[in-house]
Amino acid sequence: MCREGLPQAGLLKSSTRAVLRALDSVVGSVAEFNKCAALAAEAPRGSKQAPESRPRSRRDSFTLEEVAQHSSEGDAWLVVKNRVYDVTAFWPVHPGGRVILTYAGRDATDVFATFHAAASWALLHEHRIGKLAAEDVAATPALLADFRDLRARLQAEGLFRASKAYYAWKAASTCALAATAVAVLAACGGTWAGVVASAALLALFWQQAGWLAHDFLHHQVFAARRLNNAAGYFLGNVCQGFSTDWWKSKHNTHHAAPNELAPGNGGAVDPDIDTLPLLAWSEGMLDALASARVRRLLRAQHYYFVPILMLARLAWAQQSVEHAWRLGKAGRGWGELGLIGLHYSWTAGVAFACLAPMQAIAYLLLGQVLCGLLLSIVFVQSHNGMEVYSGSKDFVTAQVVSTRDILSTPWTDWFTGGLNYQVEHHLFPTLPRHRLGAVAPRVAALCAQHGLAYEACGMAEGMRRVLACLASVARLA
Ligand code: HEM
Repeated sequence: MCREGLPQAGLLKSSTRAVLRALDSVVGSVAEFNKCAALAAEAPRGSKQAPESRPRSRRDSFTLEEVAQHSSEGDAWLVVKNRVYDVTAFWPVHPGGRVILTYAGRDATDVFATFHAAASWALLHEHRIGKLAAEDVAATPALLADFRDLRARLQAEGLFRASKAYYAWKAASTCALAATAVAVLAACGGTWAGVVASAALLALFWQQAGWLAHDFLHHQVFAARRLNNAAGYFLGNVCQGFSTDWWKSKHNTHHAAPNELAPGNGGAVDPDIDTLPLLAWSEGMLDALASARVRRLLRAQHYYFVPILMLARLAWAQQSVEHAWRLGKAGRGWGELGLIGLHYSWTAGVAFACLAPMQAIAYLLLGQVLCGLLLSIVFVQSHNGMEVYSGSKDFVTAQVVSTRDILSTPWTDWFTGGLNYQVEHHLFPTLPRHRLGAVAPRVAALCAQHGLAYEACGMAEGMRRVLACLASVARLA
């Protein structure tokens, strides 16, 4: 994890910087992201802050109960490593966005360690207002202490360093899928069998490119976060057609609060279960519903669930374009939209060059539908049907109770892009994909030691459990 700022060869460094500068000017949102990070980084140690951003309370120590009173946008405190921070003035310029508020009023030690580069730890002191009370420090749950110990051991063993050869192979084999899809289309002479085979290959390419973008955007691959982000923009926007900025804010919030509902019928904190009025994942979600018509609809949710998955990719594509458009309108640059435009240009270009217009449209739609299925079959098994909760749980418990592993085989490892090790991925999102299998027995042992149920099953069983959950909530509706 402590990989930022490692010495690099000067030539490589300056040419890399030139490429990134060029990319930054194209992608406005990357520049915005870096500007925020730089703003925070530039504040000298102990510098005077503007009055409105100066911590409003400076006392020696605070209890967790007191910290919990400061859990809103207008008054947000949190704890990291036994120190208390007031982030009320900081969160609007936080480079990671609003996700910081998911831990307002709580101990954010582990979620902070999960998301940040080593350099970001040095920025914390600007917001410090005191220490955590000694009785709360002494009461740190043994589960968290053992988890932190495990993280430190994985770091010491070098497991957070990625094999560049592995990722080069993944990138090459993923590109080969796209090349095969195009070759099949060009060779099929417009036969429907060829169109269907090529659309399936295209869908697989999008799916695998999606998993790769996911790895880069969790900073699993390079030490320099800007390089990971650059690869993410290429794989996410150009190859896959999704907005990276849209995906990051949604996905990082999901990681911070998997399967979490706001207390008191406040809706879903985790955007991945924000599926009402179409799907409800728990009785708690039903409680939030006033409409009898929606309840009637939900009684059939386990029947229309799979057909809905086919439309998933189209919905994400639409949300991405909308998000990128909003970024542009807000003055954050049109780069994201431009990169998505490149995606539609190359996909449409291939289809219309090889096929008659109606066939080309059918080909592109089929690719979208198949890819929606291929992506969502993996997503839904990772968390759906697992515990949906409201109110704060400690970081490790929240991740484990809401997450399911799919048993590893060469096929599931490849098909799911390593996300079959979902529990391990959620506990250590920056751990490279090819290390997850080695870490899984140690995570299972930690869970067993602390009486946490660690769920793992085959893909068919995973799907059965998702449908069983939907059916049981449908009965309650
Ligand atoms: C005072 C507390 C905090 C400070 C000073 C801070 C600072 C930063 C900085 C400088 C970055 C950009 C550099 C980097 O990626 O490390 C960042 C990114 C981020 N932060 Fe924070 N942060 C704080 C708290 C939090 C909390 C509590 C969460 C989650 C609940 C969070 C989630 C994130 C995320 C998701 C990113 C984006 C990482 C990415 O691009 O992959 N931060 N933060």
